[in-house]
Amino acid sequence: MNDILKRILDVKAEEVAAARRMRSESELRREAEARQDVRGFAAAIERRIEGGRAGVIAEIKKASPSKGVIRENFQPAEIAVSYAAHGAACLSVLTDMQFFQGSMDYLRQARAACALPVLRKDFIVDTYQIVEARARGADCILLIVAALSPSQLRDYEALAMELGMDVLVEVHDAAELDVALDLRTTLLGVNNRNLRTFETSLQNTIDLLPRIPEGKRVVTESAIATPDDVRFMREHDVHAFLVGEAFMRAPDPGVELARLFA
Ligand SMILES: O=C(O)c1ccccc1NCC(=O)[C@H](O)[C@H](O)COP(=O)(O)O
Repeated sequence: MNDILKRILDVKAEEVAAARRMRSESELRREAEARQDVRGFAAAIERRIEGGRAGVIAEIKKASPSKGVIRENFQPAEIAVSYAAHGAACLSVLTDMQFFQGSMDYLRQARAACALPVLRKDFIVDTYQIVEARARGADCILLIVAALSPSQLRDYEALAMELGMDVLVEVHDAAELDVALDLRTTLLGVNNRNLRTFETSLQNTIDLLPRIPEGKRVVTESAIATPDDVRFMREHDVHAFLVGEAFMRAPDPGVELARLFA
């Protein structure tokens, strides 16, 4: 496992242990189960695509390990409103604090400001984070194949679905894809960023396409920056996108979304 991912996962394990000391998982689970407000994440993407548009998961992130601080003036609620007004299907909110300067409160603020379904974008290593995601309002979680064993992936997917959430499973290469294809979720993210080197290549999504069966919704993730990038993907029949940095660097992120996906 590469260094940055390993460092992130080590910190996650410590964070979960600390959170458990503050609040038990069973208490959090009661809170998660009491919520009756799940917004359909995968369904929102499908509706856009059925309407002939791209299904855009618009990300809210202040910083990242590869780029440092991306957006100084960071107002999650304002950004969410702008994304919703300019055609996003869903939101992705970074909740990792140490490496992305995110927070669960940013997720709460963004979701409260609009009607879009929200992905908790974090590094899930424990059931606690899944229960916490729903208790705090998330509609979808991310499961990264490089970070979890096949049995963890299956168990965590089952728990998320039991709580009513959708699951975006993320892969970077063919070996990870084989593991991901054993899951039930239709949402299959292909990360164009190599987390070992931080290099990005849109060709990564294209190269994996022949191995992906019908019935999976491919979400191309990372390094989508121009209308040409969007056109390139759509020409290859990839219609779902997860975009962060390109929007976050723009004065108005939603306006940039509309420009890229016009
Ligand atoms: O972005 C990073 O530096 C990074 C480093 C280590 C693990 C994950 C990382 N990024 C998370 C993401 O997947 C992106 O935020 C997401 O795909 C959007 O990418 P972009 O449009 O390039 O901001």
